[in-house]
Amino acid sequence: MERPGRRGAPPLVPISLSHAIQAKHPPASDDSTDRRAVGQPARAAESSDRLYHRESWPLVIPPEEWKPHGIENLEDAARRTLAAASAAVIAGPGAGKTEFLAQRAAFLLETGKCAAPQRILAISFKKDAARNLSERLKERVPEQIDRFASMTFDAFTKSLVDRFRNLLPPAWKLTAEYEMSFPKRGDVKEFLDEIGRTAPGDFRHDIRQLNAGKFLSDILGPVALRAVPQSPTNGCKYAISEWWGKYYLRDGAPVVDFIMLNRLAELIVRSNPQLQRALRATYPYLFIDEFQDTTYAQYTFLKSVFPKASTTVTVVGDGKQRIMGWAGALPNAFAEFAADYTDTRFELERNYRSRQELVDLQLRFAQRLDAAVRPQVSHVVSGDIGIEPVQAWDFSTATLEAQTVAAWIVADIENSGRRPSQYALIARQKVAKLQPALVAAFAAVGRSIRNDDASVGKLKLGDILKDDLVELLLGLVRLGASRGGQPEAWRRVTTTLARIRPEDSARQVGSRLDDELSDFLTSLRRWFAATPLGRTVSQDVAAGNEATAQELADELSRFLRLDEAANRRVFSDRAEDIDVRFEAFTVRLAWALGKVDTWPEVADAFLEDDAVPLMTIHRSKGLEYHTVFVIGLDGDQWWAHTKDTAESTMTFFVGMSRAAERLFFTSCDRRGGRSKVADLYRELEAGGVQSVRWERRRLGVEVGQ
Ligand SMILES: Nc1ncnc2c1ncn2[C@@H]1O[C@H](COP(=O)(O)OP(=O)(O)OP(=O)(O)O)[C@@H](O)[C@H]1O
Repeated sequence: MERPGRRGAPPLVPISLSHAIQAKHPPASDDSTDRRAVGQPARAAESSDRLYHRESWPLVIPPEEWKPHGIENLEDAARRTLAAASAAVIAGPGAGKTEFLAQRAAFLLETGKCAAPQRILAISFKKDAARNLSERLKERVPEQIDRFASMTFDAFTKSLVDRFRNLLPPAWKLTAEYEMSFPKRGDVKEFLDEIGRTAPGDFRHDIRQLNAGKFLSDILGPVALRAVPQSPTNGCKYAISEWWGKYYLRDGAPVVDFIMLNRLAELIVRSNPQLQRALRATYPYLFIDEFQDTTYAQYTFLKSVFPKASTTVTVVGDGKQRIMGWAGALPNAFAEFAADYTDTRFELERNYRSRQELVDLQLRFAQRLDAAVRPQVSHVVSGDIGIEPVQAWDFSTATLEAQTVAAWIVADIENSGRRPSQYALIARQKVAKLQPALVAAFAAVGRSIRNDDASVGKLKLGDILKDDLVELLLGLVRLGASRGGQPEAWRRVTTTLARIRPEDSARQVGSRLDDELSDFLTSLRRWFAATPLGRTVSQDVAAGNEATAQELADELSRFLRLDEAANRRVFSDRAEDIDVRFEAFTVRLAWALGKVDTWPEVADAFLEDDAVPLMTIHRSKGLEYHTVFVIGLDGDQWWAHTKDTAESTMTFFVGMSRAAERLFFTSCDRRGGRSKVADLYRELEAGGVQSVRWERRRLGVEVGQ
C-alpha cells in the first residue's frame, strides 16, 4: 500500500473514505479539551509522572510543556490563540501572522490536538506564501510535515475538481479535458452586451445594470450551482446560466477560470455526503492566511465545505492590507467571519520586521484606513544605519532616477556586504515601463535587476523561480555541471526524486535511486562537454540556445519519466499544468544559456540571485527586504489613486510595510510628479520624511537639494 504523502501531490483525503468516516477521533469541537490521549496507551494519559510517550513515534507533548520552535517566544495574545478553538487573528504588517500559523500547526500536531491521521489544511492566497508556510513548518517539525497541507485556495478547489470530477452530477459532467482561461473585463463586457440584446425582454434591464468588472467575482462567484440546472427567473440568473452555457456546458472542451472551478468543487462536495465527511474528518483544522482578501466565491465555498460545526477555523489577516478588492475580495471578511463562525478575535501588537521609525510611519497610514488601529511596537534589534531611514526622492527624469537609485544601491552593497536580494524595487503596477531605464542604469554600474513580473511562457518569472518542478530540473542541471561539492543540491534533488520513485529509494543498501541518478549525471556531464554555449549576440545564437534548451529539457523529462501520469501527479493533478511549467522552464533556460559561457554558471544565471528584484506591490505581498525602494510614487503609476483612495492607500500600505530597515520613495516630473498622490506625500511629510530633489549627477556623485 502506498504510504500517505509518499507519492503524488499531497493527497486531499489521505485516509481511505471509510477509515475517515469511521475515525474514532471526532472533528475538533469548540471546546479546548485536551485530546492528547487519543490513540495512546491509557497509562500515558493518566500517568502522574507524565510518561506521555506514545508507543509509536512521534511523541506527543503536553500542551503546557510545548515551546515555540525557532523563535524565542510568542506575544501573549498569540500564545493564547495557539490552543483556542475557531478564532480570527488580526494584526498589522510584520506582526508574525504567518509565523503564528506555523507555530499553531506545530502546536496542534505535536500536542496531539490534531491527532494522526488527521491533518491541518492551510490556505494561502499566493503560491509563495503557501510554500513559505510549509517550509517554515518543515524546518521546525519535519516529522509532522506529512500531516500539514499548505496550498492556495485555487489549488485546493482545482484539485478537488481534478480528483473527483467523476462525482459531478450528470448535468455538470466534464465531457472532455477542460481548458483554463482568464477572461478580461472586455470579454465579459462583450458577453453582457450581447445577452443584453438577445435575452428575453423582461431580463434585459437587469442585465444592463451588471458591472462587467465584477460579474464573475461578485455575481457568478457566490452562486451555488444546482445539481439540475433550472430555468433562470431574472436577468442576473439568466446571465449566470448563459455564461456557464457558453463556456462550460458546450460542445468541445469546457473553458473555466478559478471562480468556475471553485463553484464546481463546491458542487462536488455538497452533492457527495461521503466526500464531505471524509474531508471534514481529514481536516478538522483549517487555517486561512491573508483572510482580508477572501473572495465571495471562496467564502461561500468555505461555509459550505467546512462549516462551523465540523471544523476549527483560524483566520489571520489585516483588513488594512486588503488589495484584492478589484478581484472580488469581500468588503469586510472579518465581520462575515464573526457572524458565521465566531466573534473570538485576538489582536497582535508587536512588529518583528520593521525598525520603530518605520513602524511609526506605517501607523500614520494604518490610521487613515482605520482610526481605531492600535500602535505596534517594533521588536527588531536594529543598529545605526547612518541615514534617515525614510526618504522621498524626486527627479526630473526617469533616467536620472534610475541612475541615482542604481548608484546608491551598488555603493551600499559594496559598503555593507549585503546581497542584492536584500533590496527590492517595488512599483504600483506597470513595472515593465520602469524596467528599461533601471536595466540600463544598473548595467552601467556592473549590476543587474530581475523583473519578477516578467512573463516567461505563460507564467511569471517570480512564480517559476519558486516552482518545485523547476527547482528539481535546475538541481539536476547544477549537479550535472559540477563534479561533486553540491551537497545541498544533491539533498534537494534526491528528496524530490524519492517522491517520484518511492520503490527505488526505499531500498536501504546502495539505493537504486542513487545509482540511477549517478548514471544520469554521468551522461549529462558528457552531453554538457559536447555541447558548447554561446552568449546571445545574434538571432542564430538565440535559435541555437533554444534548440539546446529544448534538447536538455527533453533529456531531463525522460530521466524523470514525466510522460508517466503518476510521476506528473507529484507536481500537479493536471498534466497540462506540467506542460506549462515545463515550457516556462525551457524558455527561461534558453535565455540563461545566452548569458553565460560555461555550464556550471547556467543554474545561477537562470535564478539571477545576484540581481536586485523588481516587482509590483501585489507580488511583494507577504515578502520583506532590508531596503525597499517604492519606485514611481507619482502620477503615472498611481493615476487611479483618487478614484478609490482607500483601496489605493491599502496598496501603498502593503508596499511600504515590506521594508525592515530603510524605505525610499521616488517620483519623477516626466511621469506626472506628485500631485495625484499629494495626500500620501502630505502624510509622509507630517511623519517627518525628508524630501530630496536630485537635480544633477556629476562624476558619480549625486547632489541632493
Ligand atoms: N515571535 C517571533 N519572534 C521573532 N521573529 C518573528 C516572530 N514572529 C515573526 N517573526 C519574524 O518576523 C517577520 C514577519 O513575520 P510574518 O511574515 O509572519 O509577518 P506577517 O504578520 O505575516 O506580515 P505581513 O502581514 O506583512 O505579511 C518574519 O521575518 C518572521 O520570521
